[in-house]
Amino acid sequence: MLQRVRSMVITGNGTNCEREMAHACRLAGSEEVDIVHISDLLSGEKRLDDYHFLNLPGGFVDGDDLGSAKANANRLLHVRIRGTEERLYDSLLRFIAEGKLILGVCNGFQLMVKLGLLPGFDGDYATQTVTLTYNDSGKFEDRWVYLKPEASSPCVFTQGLEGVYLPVRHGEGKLVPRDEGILKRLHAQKQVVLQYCDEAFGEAEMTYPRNPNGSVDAIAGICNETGRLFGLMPHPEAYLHATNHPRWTREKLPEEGQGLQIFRNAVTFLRREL
Ligand SMILES: NC(=O)CC[C@H](N)C(=O)O
Repeated sequence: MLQRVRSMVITGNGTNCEREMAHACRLAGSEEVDIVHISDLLSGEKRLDDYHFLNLPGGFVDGDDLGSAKANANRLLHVRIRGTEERLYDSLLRFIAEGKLILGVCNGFQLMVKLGLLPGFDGDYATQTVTLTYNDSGKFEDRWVYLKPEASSPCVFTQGLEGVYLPVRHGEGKLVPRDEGILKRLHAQKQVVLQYCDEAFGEAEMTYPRNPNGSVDAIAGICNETGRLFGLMPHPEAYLHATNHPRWTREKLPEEGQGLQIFRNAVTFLRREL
């Protein structure tokens, strides 16, 4: 039983959702929450090993140059932590091996996919098998969408979650698996955690505008096989309170926003399992 759940939110080089994500971790009950600049990780000033819950927020890291999160993936893969032979990627692998949790939102999801952390079949976190690329609409999509969770998914973060309404804000959110086999496996292993859907949270919606980016099979979020790594394009940290909702003055809404449950599930799980 973990007494103090320590969460890290990585920022820097164009990340812009770190404060909301840190706030979500605090509201979810994490006792220690630090926003850490990636340069402080690369200098060895801060260590991933000292934390249990890693949050990779949204934003425009490196100005989306070379494709969203691509340059940052290379930074994690190739830059050595000062004074050591280790790369940030190596400390990530250790973090995963210890059963800790990683949540990537939007730009953070793009990073996880481009590193190969997701979907991470057979515990292979080094091979990229899906990508997130330019929206079919050819433009940045900034609006709220309906999402349907897969009830039987092993995803730690979405346990007990029913239909959710969250905002997307991205130019490169179209999920494309490398081939048909990868897509089949994602579905078979229930790693497709969230799909864009209709307002009644009934059926997954393949077509625009409900599928805002043209994602294959309307996929909005995926997890790894253990369910401890999760990435999604919509922003759960942007709906923590009723007043975040676009129609809060007109609709009667619960005080708590639907995004908070995702963070609470993570903190509760860590407290129980680590
Ligand atoms: N909100 C975000 O994290 C956006 C991610 C990325 N910059 C994109 O446009 O796709």
